[in-house]
Amino acid sequence: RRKKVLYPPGPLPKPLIGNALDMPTQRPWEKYREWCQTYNSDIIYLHLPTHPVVVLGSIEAATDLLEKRSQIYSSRPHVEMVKLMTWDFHFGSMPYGPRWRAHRQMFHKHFHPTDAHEYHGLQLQAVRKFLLMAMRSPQHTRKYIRQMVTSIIVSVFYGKQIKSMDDEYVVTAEIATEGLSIAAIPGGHLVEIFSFLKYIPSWAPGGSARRIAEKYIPYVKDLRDTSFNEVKKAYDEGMPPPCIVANLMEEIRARYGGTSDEAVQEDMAKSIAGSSYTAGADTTTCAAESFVLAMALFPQVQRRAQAELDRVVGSGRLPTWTDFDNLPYIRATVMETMRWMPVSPFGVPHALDADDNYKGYHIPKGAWVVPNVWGMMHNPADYPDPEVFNPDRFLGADGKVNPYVRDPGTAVFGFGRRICPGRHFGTFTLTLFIANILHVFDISAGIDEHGQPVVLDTEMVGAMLASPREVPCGLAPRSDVVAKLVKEVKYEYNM
Ligand code: HEM
Repeated sequence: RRKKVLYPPGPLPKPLIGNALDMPTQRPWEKYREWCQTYNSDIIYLHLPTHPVVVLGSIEAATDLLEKRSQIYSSRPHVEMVKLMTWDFHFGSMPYGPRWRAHRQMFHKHFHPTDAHEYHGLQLQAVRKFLLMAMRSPQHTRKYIRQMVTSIIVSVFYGKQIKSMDDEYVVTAEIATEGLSIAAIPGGHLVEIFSFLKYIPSWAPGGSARRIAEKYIPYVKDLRDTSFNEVKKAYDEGMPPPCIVANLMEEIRARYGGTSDEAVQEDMAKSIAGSSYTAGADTTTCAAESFVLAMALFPQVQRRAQAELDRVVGSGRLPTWTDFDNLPYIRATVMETMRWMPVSPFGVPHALDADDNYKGYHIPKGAWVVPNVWGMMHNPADYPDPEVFNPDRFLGADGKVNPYVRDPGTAVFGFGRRICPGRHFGTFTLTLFIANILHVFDISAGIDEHGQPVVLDTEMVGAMLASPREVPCGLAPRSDVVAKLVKEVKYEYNM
């Protein structure tokens, strides 16, 4: 007799369509938490016509599966539209296996935390430039945050200086990224169910998948190729700007020059650099935006952080990374930012490579595994009053960061072999930004570019990446002395 398979609990599936209609489209992370409560389980199962989905509702479940069993939980769902759009070069979307591993190793080698100090100067310059622009036109704070983060990523990878968000590279990258988010809408395209639709030409009825893809393909290609080829050319002429792509070229020429592997390695280098914009710029931007929102909503936190900065840095200079060790409240504020509004509220789905069994439940091969990071970060057992932005929760009685309180970094950057390889870099950018903006400005809701008062709430918009609906823009210099410091900064990198 066949044993009955027991799946994890979850809403009752309907014939044929399973749980397709149960899938939440608004704030899915709240629904995921509700299901965990309703079924009293930290693992929830949903039947979809294309694939099962498993939602993990606790850090323990995520650690047990995505970390301890990472040999089978480290793949990515196959999304046909991502492939059709040629976005499958992005190693964040590659299935687990040798191709992904080779990309990840190359990325890691050139982006290792111990090498990251090479780029601290660029990060600092971009943050300082932000201060100056925000002082001149605070109503554009949101745009300037994005510009600051983007210019860091682009200068670190390609040695390129971007002057505004109208820069050609940025426009291309934004359109290509828009394509990726459209491609990745779960259940958004029939081609995911009827894969033969990918063969229907864009001009024919039923060819909408190709039509959408073809609109974005030139931008995706441009994002991956153009800047890379510019650095390669400069490298061959002996004048490359200092950047990751130049370092990659150096290594490839030294190790593989003239061999049959050279082209393969170059192609890989192109892909990892091309992955950096979507993976690094949007994420860090969202985190910086939610920090600014938190400051306007919790002014008492602002005052505490500023008191620490006044004591440690003083009004004679601007903060830099050498101050970090002496700024525990600022570091706790960075942690609280990541927890309060996690940038990827339900992580980036992993895919399961083999049938598995957990707590007596069967989890079939091919399931998409979704960690409800927001639910974990808003669990009152770990973080009492989770809706309150309170950096003190991370500090001990001695005022130092308390190692016994769970560091949000253990969840918000993902899990296991897929954990974010840019997490140290992203945290560093964020810490520099937070220390500098609080040293110079008092932050309040402000008046927008149309002269209207900004109305704030804690609504998060987006899905895989979420950011605040409104970002405050009331940035007022705290004193003439700090305002003068900002104006006097010398921009050695000519950004
Ligand atoms: C606040 C900033 C950031 C956050 C919150 C963040 C978050 C994440 C998350 C949740 C994942 C998925 C992990 C998983 O699948 O379990 C990820 C993957 C990734 N991140 Fe980040 N990230 C940030 C900054 C960066 C930066 C600055 C870079 C580099 C430029 C970067 C590069 C990547 C890459 C390449 C992947 C794909 C890794 C893979 O699939 O193997 N991230 N990130």
